[in-house]
Amino acid sequence: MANQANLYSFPTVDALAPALRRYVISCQEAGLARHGVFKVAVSGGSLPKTLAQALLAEPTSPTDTVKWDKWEIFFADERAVPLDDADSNYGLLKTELLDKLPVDTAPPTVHPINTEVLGDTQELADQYEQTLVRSFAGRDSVRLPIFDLLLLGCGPDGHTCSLFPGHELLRENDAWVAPIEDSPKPPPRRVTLTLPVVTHAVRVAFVATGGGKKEIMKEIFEGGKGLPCALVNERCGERCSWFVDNAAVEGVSYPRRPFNL
Ligand SMILES: O=C(O)[C@H](O)[C@@H](O)[C@H](O)[C@H](O)COP(=O)(O)O
Repeated sequence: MANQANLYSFPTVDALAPALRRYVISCQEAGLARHGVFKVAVSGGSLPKTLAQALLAEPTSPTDTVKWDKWEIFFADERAVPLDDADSNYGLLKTELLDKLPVDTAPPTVHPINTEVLGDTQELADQYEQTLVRSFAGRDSVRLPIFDLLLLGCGPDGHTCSLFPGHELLRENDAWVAPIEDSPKPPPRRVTLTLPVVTHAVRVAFVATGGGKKEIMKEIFEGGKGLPCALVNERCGERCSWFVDNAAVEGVSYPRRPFNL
């Protein structure tokens, strides 16, 4: 079990949410200690809803505080659509979470894609990469950006971000953000963080819930087979943590860790 991904399993999403909250807050505190801000990237899918359940809950102690004004939020992947489109990951995060912050909350800094260049996914990716370059102090000084935390989902085919099984994008070693025009999950035109950026983060957390995930979870944790989620596990080791409900890992033999943060 040394240097392997942590698998934390909970009976229900309601039981998972407080643990996810503790984990995110501990990553927040580590980020603040390191550089005074918390740089986090999030996926779309079901993640924003679970995240909202975790982060909008009432604090249970003085240290149980989400310091929203210190958060810099990026998108681990985004669809090439307007921000108010039903397919927008930004739009999803906004409706599920950002719009629900209490009115007196000092807001986080959020970095959406530049929708003026939606017609050109390469330009869209390049401009989003420049957003990272500005935030992470320049490409000349850092080989790869180091996010404090990536919060990711896992698709039923083992994809994460918009990195799909067998896709040539898995071999991208230079760009920080890459375009994709043929995403098997609609919509087809997207931008995504690349695998080196994902696996360079201080911490990576996956949230996967529901019985629909159990077949792919078996493949990821028992075989791997080069699936994007398995590649993240292999490259991140114990920096990677999975927050799942029991239904998602039914029949998966990989050992669960007790969650005791
Ligand atoms: O934009 C996207 O499509 C998402 O970022 C994608 O990577 C998502 O996280 C997974 O497909 C899991 O989705 P679910 O949580 O809905 O299964």
